[in-house]
Amino acid sequence: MQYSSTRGGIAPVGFAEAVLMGLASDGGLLVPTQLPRVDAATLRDWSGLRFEDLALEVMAPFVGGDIPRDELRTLIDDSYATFTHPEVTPIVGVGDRRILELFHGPTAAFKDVALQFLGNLFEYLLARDGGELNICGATSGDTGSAAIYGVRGKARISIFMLHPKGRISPIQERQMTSVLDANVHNIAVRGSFDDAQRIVKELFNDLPFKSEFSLGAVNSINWARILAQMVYYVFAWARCSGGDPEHRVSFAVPTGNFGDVFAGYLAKRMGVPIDRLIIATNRNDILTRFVDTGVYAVGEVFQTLSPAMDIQIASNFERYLYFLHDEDAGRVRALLETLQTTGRLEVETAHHERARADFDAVAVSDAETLEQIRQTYAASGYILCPHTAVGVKAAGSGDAICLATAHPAKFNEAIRLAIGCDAPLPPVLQGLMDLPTRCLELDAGADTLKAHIRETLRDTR
Ligand SMILES: Cc1ncc(COP(=O)(O)O)c(C=O)c1O
Ligand SMILES: N[C@@H](CCOP(=O)(O)O)C(=O)O
Repeated sequence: MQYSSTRGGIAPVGFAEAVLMGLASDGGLLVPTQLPRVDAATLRDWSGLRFEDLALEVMAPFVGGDIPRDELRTLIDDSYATFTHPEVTPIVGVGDRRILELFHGPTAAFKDVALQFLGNLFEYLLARDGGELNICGATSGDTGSAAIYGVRGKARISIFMLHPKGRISPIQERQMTSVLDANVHNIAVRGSFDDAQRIVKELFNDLPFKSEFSLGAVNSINWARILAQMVYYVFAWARCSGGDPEHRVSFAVPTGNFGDVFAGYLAKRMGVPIDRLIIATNRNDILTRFVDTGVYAVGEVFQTLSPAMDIQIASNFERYLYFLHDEDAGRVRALLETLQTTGRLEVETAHHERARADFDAVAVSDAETLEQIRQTYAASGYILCPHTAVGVKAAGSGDAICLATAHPAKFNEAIRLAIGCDAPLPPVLQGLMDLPTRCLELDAGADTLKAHIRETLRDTR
C-alpha cells in the first residue's frame, strides 16, 4: 500500500514512512493511493471476530508488506490489552438507543483506541529501523493525555503536547500534567486549540526544523490515527448486523477535528454497510454550515460545555475535500489557498450535493446538550458525556448508533449542571487531582515553541 499527499506534492511512500512523516512534506495530508474494497463474503467472515482479530484484518491491507502479519498482530494485541472491557469498544443499549462506548482505554476517551496502537507502532518502527522521534501535538483535551499515555517512558521518543490554557477540563489537564516521565513535555498555550494546531503545523511545514528534530505527529493528521479509528465502525456494524451484508447501520459522531467521522466515511467507501453518517457539532458549527451551504467559512471559536470540540479549522476536512473531488490534488490545493487567503472556501453545486449525500449534519447548543444529558439520565440512569450528548441529540429519533467518545467523569462540571451530581470516577481517573504536576506556559507562537524544543532536547540529548 502506498500513500500520497492530498496536495499532490510528494512521491508515494509506504505505510511506515507515512506514519513517521505525520504531515506530508508538502503541507498536505497522507491518504492511501487506493482504498481496499470489502466484499460481502469478507464482511460475513469478519462478523464474528474479536475486536483485536478484526483490527488485524482491517489494518493489514493498509500496512502492506511494511510489517509482518504476526508482528502486526502482536502490536494490536498489546495495544488493546490495556482496555478494561473485554470487547474493547462494546455497544450498550440505553433505552432504545445503541451507544458505542469508546472510553474503556487508559485515559477514558476514544483517542486511546488509536493512540495505544500508535505509541506501540512508533516504538516498534524506531527499534527496528533506528532513529528517534520528537512528537509535537495539539490537544483540546483528549488527544493529549491519550498520546502521552501511549508514549510515556518509551525509548527514542519525546512528546511536546500543546493545550489551550484554561480551555480544557480540570481532569483532562491533570491527566496530562501529572505525567512526570522525562520524555513528556506539557505546554499550556495562551490561545485557542486552533492556535495550538496552527503552531504545530507551522513546525511540521518548516522542513529543515522537522528533519533536524525528527518531528512526529500524534494528531489525526497522522494516517495511523484514521486507520485505527476505522476498526470500531466495522466492529459496530458486525455486532449489530449479525454479519448480514444487506443490514446497514448509521452513526452519529460528535465532531471537531473531523478525524473520527472521516474514519467512518472511509469505512463506508470501502464497502462496509453504513447508511447515514451524522456530523454532530456544538456551537462551533463550521462543518454543519458546510454541509448545509457548501461554504466552509472560518469564524470565531466559542467555548462550550463540550470543549474537546471547540474547533474551527478541522484538520481532516482536507482529506474529505480530496475524496469529494475525486482525488484531484490540484483542486484541493486551489481550494485551500483560497481558504488560507480569504478564510472561506466554497465547493461547486455538484460537490455540495455529494457532501449532502455523504453526511447529515446537526449543530447542538449547550442548552440542548444539558437537556439531553438530563433526559437520558432521568429515563435510564445512564450518564452521557457532553460530547456524546451532542451526538445523541443530533441523532434525534433515528436509529443511528451514537459514538460515546469520552467517559462523563472527565467533564463533571457539565454533568453537575445537568443532573446536579457528579458521574462516578472510573479507576483510571481516581486520585489524579492529588498528584504533582509539571507544565510550561508559552505564547501562541511557532518561534517560541521551536526555541523551547531546541533547548529541551539540547539538555536531554
Ligand atoms: C470527547 C471527544 N469527542 C469528540 C471529539 C471530536 O472528534 P474529532 O476531532 O475526531 O472530530 C473529540 C476530539 O477530538 C473529543 O475529545
Ligand atoms: N478534540 C481533540 C483535538 C485534536 O484532534 P485530533 O483527533 O486531530 O488529535 C483533542 O481532544 O485533543
